[in-house]
Amino acid sequence: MRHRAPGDAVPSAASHFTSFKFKVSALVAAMVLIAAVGVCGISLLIAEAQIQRMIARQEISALSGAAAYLDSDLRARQELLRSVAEEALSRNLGPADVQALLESHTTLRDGFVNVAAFDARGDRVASLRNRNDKMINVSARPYFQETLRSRESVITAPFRSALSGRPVVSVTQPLIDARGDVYAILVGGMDLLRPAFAAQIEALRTREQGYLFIVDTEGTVVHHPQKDLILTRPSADERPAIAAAMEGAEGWRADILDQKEPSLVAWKRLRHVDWTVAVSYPLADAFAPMASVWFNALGAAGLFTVMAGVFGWGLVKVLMEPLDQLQRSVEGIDAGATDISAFNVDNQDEFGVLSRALYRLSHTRKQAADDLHRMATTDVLTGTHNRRMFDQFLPAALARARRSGDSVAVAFLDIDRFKSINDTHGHAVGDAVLVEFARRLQGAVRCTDTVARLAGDEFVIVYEQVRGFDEAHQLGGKILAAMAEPFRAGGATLCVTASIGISVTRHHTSAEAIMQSADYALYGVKAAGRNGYAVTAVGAERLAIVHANGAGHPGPPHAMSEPARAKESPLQGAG
Ligand SMILES: Nc1nc2c(ncn2[C@@H]2O[C@H](COP(=O)(O)OP(=O)(O)OP(=O)(O)O)[C@@H](O)[C@H]2O)c(=O)[nH]1
Repeated sequence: MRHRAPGDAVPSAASHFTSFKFKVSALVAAMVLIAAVGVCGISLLIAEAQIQRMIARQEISALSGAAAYLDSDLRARQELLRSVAEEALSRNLGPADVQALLESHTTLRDGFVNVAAFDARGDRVASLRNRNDKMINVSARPYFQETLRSRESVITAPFRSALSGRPVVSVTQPLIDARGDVYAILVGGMDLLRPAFAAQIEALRTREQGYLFIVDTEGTVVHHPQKDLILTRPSADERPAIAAAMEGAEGWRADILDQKEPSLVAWKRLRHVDWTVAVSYPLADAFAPMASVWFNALGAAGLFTVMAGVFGWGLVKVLMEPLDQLQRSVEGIDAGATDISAFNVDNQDEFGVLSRALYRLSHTRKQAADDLHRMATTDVLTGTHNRRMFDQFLPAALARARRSGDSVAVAFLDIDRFKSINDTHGHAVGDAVLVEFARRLQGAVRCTDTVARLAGDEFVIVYEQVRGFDEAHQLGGKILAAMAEPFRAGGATLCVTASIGISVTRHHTSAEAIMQSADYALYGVKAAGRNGYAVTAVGAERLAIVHANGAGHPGPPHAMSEPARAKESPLQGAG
């Protein structure tokens, strides 16, 4: 947390993006987003896995059908050749009759691209397609040897035909004579590139996307949409889909990168021949419908997030209202407001606790500030204002008078022969006299007038809204009357008198001018024998000095020298 320097301005309101409300709302929105995306994501991933399994099951079931079809198709072709062999046996034919036999079976042309016959030495003795086909010998071919040895029909591995030069798979059938000897072997070839064969296999597909292929257990490609792969044995790196199809009799995998495209590969081995029919299906196509589901789910998550953010903002705004209130109060106090009662709330929540703690803090702070202010502006001994306060107050009072057109009077007081009180009765008695003197002064003025002790035994009174000299005379008389009673201090009874110089303002009077004028009047009273007052105006040349009536006074040290009387003194005389 960054701490503000004491001089930093208090921001009026937190910026939207750094405010606590924004942070909480953003947090709520983020949590909703994470939750929504998390729930949607997990659900959709589970759904995708289930769809994947479903597609795989569908593919395997379709492949089972295709495998069964291919099995029966190959068996039918074997049956076709077997029926020819049975006819040859029943008619007791020999190698020389085979060409005619083949040509008499027109259905052979439907089942095979060509049917050739080879004698027991492997030499071609007949060919359905063209009896003048080149002479070849197949005695070294495994299928020939296998058929000769087993005396059974064999379906060969794919190989390149010596006759046509094209990739073929052949079905063999031994021709056995009445003695039980194999005198020839029929070899029916199926051209793997022949459009009819490819169309027949492609018809087994259940989906438009992806492709179907056939591979034998050795890894030799029997059928593939990419024709140049037929008869090849691609490596697992080159063709992972083909390698996957050789992993067992039946299965599926969804982690195959076929031609750089994530694909699902499913396969099923045939029963009758060592072939595996397989399908490769791009996952992107498989999950194409899921894309819109994802889009809708993420859109819904986004909508929920916005709604949560707005709702969170509103909720936090309501919940944070007490804190806003607190902030406004603190800002108000920072701007100078003194009413701290707004902090004293009844809420029992954390805001209430914080608010009341602030209330206590502000209260203590206010008391300390008040004490400091009082100490700075109050005379410690007498409790009246001090010189500092007076220096601030007088110019302000004069400014007010200037604005209102009223007059201000300043009375400058000095206790007569105070030094001798100190000297005679001690400092403590002198202090007590000062305190009592101040008390009587306060009692002799209106509450709107201001009494201050300037220093030692010097006091000053500021009277506002004075109507003229007559009133100034009344004020002076009131002070003298207030001091007429003897002072009781420290067991002594003293007659304390004071000399008072009162000056009344005229327009645009400065504080210095009126103080000089009052001081001048005071000096005049002192010079004229003390225990009296003189009234003058700023810039006036004459003093009206009035002495207190000495009757009833206890006598020295401040006994009046003559009865109170008004005496006009020329200013220069007073000086
Ligand atoms: N007890 C007491 N005496 C103080 C205090 N401050 C100043 N004094 C004394 O007050 C006396 C003021 O005397 P002055 O005003 O100069 O003279 P004065 O004796 O009053 O004579 P005049 O003013 O001419 O009548 C001095 O002796 C100061 O030491 C205070 O706080 N307490």
